[in-house]
Amino acid sequence: MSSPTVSTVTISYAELKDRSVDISDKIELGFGSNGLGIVSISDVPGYVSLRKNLLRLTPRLASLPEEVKMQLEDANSRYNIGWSHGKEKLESGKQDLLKGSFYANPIIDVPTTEIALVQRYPSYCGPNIWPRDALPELELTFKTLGKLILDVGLLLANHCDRYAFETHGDGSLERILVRSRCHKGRLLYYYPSNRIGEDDSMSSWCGWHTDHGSLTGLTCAMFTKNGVELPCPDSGAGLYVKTRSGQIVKVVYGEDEIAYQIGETTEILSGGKLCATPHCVRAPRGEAAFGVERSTFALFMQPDWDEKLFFPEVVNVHEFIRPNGSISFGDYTEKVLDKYYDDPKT
Ligand SMILES: O=C(O)CCC(=O)C(=O)O
Ligand SMILES: [Fe+2]
Repeated sequence: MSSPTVSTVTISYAELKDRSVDISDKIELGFGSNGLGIVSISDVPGYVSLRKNLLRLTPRLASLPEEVKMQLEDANSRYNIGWSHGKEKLESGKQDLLKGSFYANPIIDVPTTEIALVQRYPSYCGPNIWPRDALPELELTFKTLGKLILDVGLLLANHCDRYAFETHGDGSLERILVRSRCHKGRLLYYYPSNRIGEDDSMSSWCGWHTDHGSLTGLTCAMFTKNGVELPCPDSGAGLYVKTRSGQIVKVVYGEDEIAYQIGETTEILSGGKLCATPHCVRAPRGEAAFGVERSTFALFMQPDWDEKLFFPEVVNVHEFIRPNGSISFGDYTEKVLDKYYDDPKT
């Protein structure tokens, strides 16, 4: 049975940036109990060309010689800085082999110089690794788009606060995100899935999961073949989400829009009022899909490693992590990474 295709609730940038306008009805429609858990923002100045500039670099990055990509790897951060391919196991132990990623903090190159912190929270505290010789344009393009998606996401966080966090005082999502040093950009490259009929599942490109940060900003993906842009040959390919009522739907939004979905720490901080959005990515199928690649960019907006998370009574995400009192976001992340990667830290 095929899943329905649904468009995101769209909020214009002009509406979003005016703090005096109450857009709680749209937040409710998109993020509330009957929503998809994803909304998109249209008409963000400068966004369209920045998206194209960055996504066009992705196939080039993925096709760099293996030894160059190896120099961009950081095993110490469990491949959460620099290049990562085939390391992550999102869905019940299944490795995502068709997905290559490049991770960096677009705001701060060196979050700290304290060695103890780098050892404790290597995925956030280690320095960025840029391909300054092999692909020098990447750094500025990645940082500029990451910063723009963060700025727009902070405006959205302010409206989420009005809707769900009013009583939390200094625990407001916007303020937590403003003071964080942990935001992480991820440039994603999906390798062509040329094994016709082999993996027909919905999560053939990226396994089902929820993001563990607060809000994830997402560009609309770009499809290419041998690096040349083309329309996606299979309307069933792309991002799927599971709604709070348990329905699985394919989600679409415009190339000129930035989508934002809810991560686990927003669910925790909002006491369950805003739920993390389970999602996966399906590869195109059929002969026309041969050689088709997908590139996209995600910005994980997340609390600082030091930020304390207090779990509410009821929470759907990672029951095994529930602390007795509170847990720092940095420790929470390490526990999540223990689940998704081999070689847990001891
Ligand atoms: O490729 C996408 O559209 C989503 C990627 C994703 O879910 C992630 O990186 O966490
Ligand atoms: Fe995700």
